[in-house]
Amino acid sequence: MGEPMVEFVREPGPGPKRYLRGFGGDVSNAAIAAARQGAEVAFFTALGNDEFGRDILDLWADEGVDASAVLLREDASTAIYFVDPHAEERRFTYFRAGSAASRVTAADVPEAAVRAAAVLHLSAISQAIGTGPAEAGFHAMRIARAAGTLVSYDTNLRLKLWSLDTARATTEAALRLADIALPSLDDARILTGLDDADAIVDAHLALGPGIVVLKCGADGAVIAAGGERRRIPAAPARPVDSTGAGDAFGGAFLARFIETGDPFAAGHYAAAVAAATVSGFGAVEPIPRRAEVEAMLGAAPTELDAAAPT
Ligand SMILES: O=C(O)C(=O)C[C@H](O)[C@H](O)CO
Repeated sequence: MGEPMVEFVREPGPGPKRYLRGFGGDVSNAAIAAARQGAEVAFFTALGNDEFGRDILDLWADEGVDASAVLLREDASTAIYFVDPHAEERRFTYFRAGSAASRVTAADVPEAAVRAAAVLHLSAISQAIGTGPAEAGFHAMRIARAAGTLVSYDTNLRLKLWSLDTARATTEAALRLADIALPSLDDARILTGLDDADAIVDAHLALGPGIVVLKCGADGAVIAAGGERRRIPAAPARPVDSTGAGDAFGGAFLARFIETGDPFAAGHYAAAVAAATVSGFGAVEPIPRRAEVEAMLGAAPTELDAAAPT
């Protein structure tokens, strides 16, 4: 659950700024990444009943993401954002204040769908967009826990959406309800004030999640689960745009983890998905499908499952 958006990503090159139109929104990126690996995925949010909202519904229909619980509002719009991956520091410009998704409340949460799911996935961005969505997130997480649905939480930090203090407080409270934490190293350094990857993993484990997947970009990932900790190398990439790579890692990780029960093999698989995602422009377009990932890894899924720790 969270906010999908229509994306405008700046094309490379000098002269007037030109943008490629695509799709984004961290949890929608993750949902599509999971669906492209063969998982059964449903999404909950509210969209404006406008052209962008209908385009997002069409995207999900094409990707096999079930949108039957999505609310359509006449009184609010679907959000959009612009991103410049060529700037020294990647910049997002959002047009999302007051969006349909930001008006979701706890009363809107599709409780039966949450109870029926194997995993509920949401993020700090899902909660940063408004107080209603923040409460809706906590409500959904509590319902999930009571029903035995695993809670997965990406601590994606966007300081354009809220203050660091609020982000810290909400993220920490959410991690106390999570089974799987999916922080990125850059965000976690800001949120925790810690520098070292192992110390960051320890800090997340201390809050309660039994599985911590620390996404370290070009340095791969550190995964802690069941008393074990392994470093997962990054897969080879030709990076041009990192937008959505961490989300794609998360979605692919969840899909493979649900399927195999092995968090470390799921991490190796997700690293390949993230490498392909950074090698193309836009958050969604370059996310690879399962056959492409298996070809990249040069291994049948069963061999992949037995991948040795590194
Ligand atoms: O920044 C956000 O809120 C988004 O969800 C837009 C992008 O798709 C996302 O940041 C990529 O991780």
